[in-house]
Amino acid sequence: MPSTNTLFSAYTSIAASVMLVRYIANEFIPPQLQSYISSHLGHLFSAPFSSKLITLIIDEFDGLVKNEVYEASETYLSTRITPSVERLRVIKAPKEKRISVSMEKGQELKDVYEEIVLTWRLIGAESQKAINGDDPYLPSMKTQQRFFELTFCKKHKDRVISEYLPYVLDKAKAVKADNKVPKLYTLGNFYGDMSNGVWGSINLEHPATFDTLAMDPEMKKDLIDDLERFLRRREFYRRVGKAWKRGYLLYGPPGTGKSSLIAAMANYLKFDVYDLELSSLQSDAELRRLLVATGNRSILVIEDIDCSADLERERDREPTNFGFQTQRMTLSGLLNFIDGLWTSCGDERIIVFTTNHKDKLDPALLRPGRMDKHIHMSYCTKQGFKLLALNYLGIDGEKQCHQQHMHFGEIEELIEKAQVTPAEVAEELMKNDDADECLDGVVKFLKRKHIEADRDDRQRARIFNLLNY
Ligand SMILES: Nc1ncnc2c1ncn2[C@@H]1O[C@H](COP(=O)(O)OP(=O)(O)OP(=O)(O)O)[C@@H](O)[C@H]1O
Ligand SMILES: [Mg+2]
Repeated sequence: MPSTNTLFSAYTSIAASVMLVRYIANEFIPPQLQSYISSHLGHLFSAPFSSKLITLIIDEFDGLVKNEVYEASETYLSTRITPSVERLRVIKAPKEKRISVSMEKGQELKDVYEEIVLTWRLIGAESQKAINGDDPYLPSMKTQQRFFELTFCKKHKDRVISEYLPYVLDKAKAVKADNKVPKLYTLGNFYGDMSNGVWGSINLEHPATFDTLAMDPEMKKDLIDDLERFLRRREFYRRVGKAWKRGYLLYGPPGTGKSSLIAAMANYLKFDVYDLELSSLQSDAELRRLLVATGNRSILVIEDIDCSADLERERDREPTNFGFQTQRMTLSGLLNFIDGLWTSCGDERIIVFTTNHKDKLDPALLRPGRMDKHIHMSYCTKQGFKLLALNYLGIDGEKQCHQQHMHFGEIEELIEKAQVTPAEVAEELMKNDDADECLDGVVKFLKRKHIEADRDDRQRARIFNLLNY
């Protein structure tokens, strides 16, 4: 039987050796390798490494609510898949554009953030849960619990929580925004029932983009810069205490691209569009309810605002059953919402009003500060025509054959004076498969318009003369 002394000295020498191994391991093995060894041989060597490592658990659900960090991690990691991952999940939701690839349970992935090495592991556990309370005699069902384990060196704990995880959230948001198909919300359910006063949505499949839109190039660039600045300025709006919203008034004759511009903005920003038909609203209360139900990163569109305003005045005159009006939609109500409730609830909101007659609008809508930008969509210009010819016929304005060159010359001479809309020109450009025939059609159309314009001018002059003499 060994003496107590012998046992004690054996223990101290083993303890000293363990400490030496721990010291060497901690000092000389890089954290990445430590994490690897720890994950594979953890049960043998857990003490030296795990004392330096920490694991965060990111559950899929917090009670019944989805954990945003879990969702973001899943999205983020799908962009970080390396060849070392052996099993992947492949998913495509009906409304998404792309196939998404994500980690399968039990798989592990390494990520490096600045100098911090992180190991992600997706764990799936099945648990047996009583359907009704904890009574073991009641029937139970299997539920899947999924969570991520995020392991890294303990000394980075604060940075991982305050920098890395917010970085993962931001990256995931960007990936989602990129994948997103904007939606078009209108009142009713798209099956003709417009009376139920709720938003119904379909995918916004309007093909308009800034590239296909004929408008003054400087104005276009200015608008894109304005939108970009708006997106970047979350902190700025917070700092100055302003609601993070932007308002645009688009005005111009029918067919000059106001609705197309809204679609181009939505496609560019990947924002949903809420198309609000004021004439179908019954009261301020309904307007309030609908505005509150709109989502963030969205564009609220109120088309033909001049007609809506007229309609309200009509309604103002209508007597009600009781001789006074209790539930009325007023323009002032609308304006108050824009300045008040709508702006204070939610983030990244854009509102767009359109009108064919800016001059008919209530001055309250035009006063400085109400709408941030007024954008004039004009008749088709020479440059606008070149863009349409490129889009519709594939003809580059700078490189045409002789005949096309002649047509272009004629068209450019006629187009601005003829006051035709891009919609009219687009229609001519779609009439024939043959590009030259189309251009010929545009020339004839512009000449016709000129003759009409001259006739109108002469008529106006005659009336003017009659009135003066
Ligand atoms: N500036 C433009 N650039 C390219 N295409 C245009 C432009 N304007 C109009 N179009 C074409 O004409 C069609 C009708 O245009 P759009 O509905 O955008 O005009 P609008 O200004 O909204 O008219 P309205 O005042 O009648 O609502 C578009 O689908 C598009 O094909
Ligand atoms: Mg329109």
